[in-house]
Amino acid sequence: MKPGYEIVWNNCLNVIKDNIPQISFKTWFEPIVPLKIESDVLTIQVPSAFFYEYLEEHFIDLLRSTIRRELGHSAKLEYSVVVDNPHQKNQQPLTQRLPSNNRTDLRNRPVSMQMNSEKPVVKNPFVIPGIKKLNVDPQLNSDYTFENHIEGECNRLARSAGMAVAKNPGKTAFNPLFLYGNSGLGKTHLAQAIGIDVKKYFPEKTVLYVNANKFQTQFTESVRNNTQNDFLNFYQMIDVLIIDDVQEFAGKEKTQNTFFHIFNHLHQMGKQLILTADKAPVEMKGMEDRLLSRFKWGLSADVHIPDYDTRVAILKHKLYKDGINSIGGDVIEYIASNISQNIRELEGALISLLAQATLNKKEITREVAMSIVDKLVKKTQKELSVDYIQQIVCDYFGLAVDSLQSKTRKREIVQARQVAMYFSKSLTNSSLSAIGSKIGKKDHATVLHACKTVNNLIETDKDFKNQMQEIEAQIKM
Ligand SMILES: Nc1ncnc2c1ncn2[C@@H]1O[C@H](COP(=O)(O)OP(=O)(O)OP(=O)(O)O)[C@@H](O)[C@H]1O
Repeated sequence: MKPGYEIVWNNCLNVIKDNIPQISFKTWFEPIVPLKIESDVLTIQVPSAFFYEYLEEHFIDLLRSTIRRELGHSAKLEYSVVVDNPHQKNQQPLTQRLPSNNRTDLRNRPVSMQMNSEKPVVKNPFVIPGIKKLNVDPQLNSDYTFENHIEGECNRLARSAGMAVAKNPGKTAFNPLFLYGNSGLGKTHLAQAIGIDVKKYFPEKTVLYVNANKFQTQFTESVRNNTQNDFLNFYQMIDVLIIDDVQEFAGKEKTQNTFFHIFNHLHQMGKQLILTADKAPVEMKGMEDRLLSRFKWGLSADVHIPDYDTRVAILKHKLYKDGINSIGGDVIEYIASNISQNIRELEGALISLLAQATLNKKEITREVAMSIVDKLVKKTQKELSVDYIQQIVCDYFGLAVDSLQSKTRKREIVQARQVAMYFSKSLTNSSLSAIGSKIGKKDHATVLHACKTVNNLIETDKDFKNQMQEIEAQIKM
């Protein structure tokens, strides 16, 4: 008696596993389900038409030899391709069988086997009519070009790698290109500039920018609507995929798993991936190791805070672009020297200034700039968190942050706790009870007492006052 199809397929897998990289095996062979053997025809189920094409293109020789080894020289292979039936929600996916005259005859296989009839429909989760490849809207902001992106020491590597990628997507060593850095420093702008240039140089390429949150929502919806195949198929046909803020995937295992497959697929097909995050891969938390290791395959380039000259150049460029020439150099210098941490805030200050000046019909002088920028800078300070203050205070006194939570009455810890409470009250909007509950689980009266004690000490002890000034400067830095 001949062995059953499951045993045959398992034997094939054992051989295949030894002959291809583990990643390829997991990606391309683990999802296959053997269905039957009839008259020496082994039927295997694959998750998508693309999958089938990929197997045919890359693994047919290996498949041929292993299946022939198991079933003899008259062995044939047939695929059953899973397609979703869009009209029947919540039902098992249908399978589209290859017509019998297209069976892969392993003795005399045609050079390229086609699924001759229509391919399974690939739905576009962005709901763009006409799901053909060319119709995918890249979701790019036309302002985010390289021309509108000012080069500085802070972004030189990321920018030049981005330009290289745009000229040769998927063909450089920078795949994925992983751009990271703090908020408002231009990661999205840069990632989109690459997409815009790819479309300029290669209009036929499918480019897609998507924020990690949107990707996650689409994925969840596809699970709910039983259209995961469409979701996967859609993303697997993109030539340049830009995912912004990938740190948002942290802790979302299923989304990570799906993204992992999309990543592998695109990477193996020589497609370009561009990812942005607020941290370097080594510092990311809540992400699967296998995904993090892939993030490190290409180039990780950070963008950091721009220096003064770059900030001035950015402001001048914005004004030039908007056709405004009524702002003097002293005003630009004032903004650039006072807002240094975030380019979005730099732009925000400029916009507020222009708006106020127009509304109040005021000339934009250095004094007007000062009043607006000072408000913005103060607002930023108020957004400091209690946790951050505790960290700075503990660093200053050489204590572990945990020590503030302990019940100990040791003098240096009690004092550090009081200092942290004092600065939390004066530099954040948190209430006394919110501060107390965060710092050592104390009540509002304890916080009030701490503030009074610190105030008294500042007035009576010069050394203590100096220390407080140093700590405050560090918090505000
Ligand atoms: N080098 C630059 N030249 C000109 N404008 C810039 C530059 N870098 C950033 N910007 C502008 O600053 C603003 C914020 O940039 P962007 O949204 O790309 O930051 P981000 O790092 O992606 O922030 P987040 O992590 O918060 O999403 C945008 O309007 C962008 O055009």
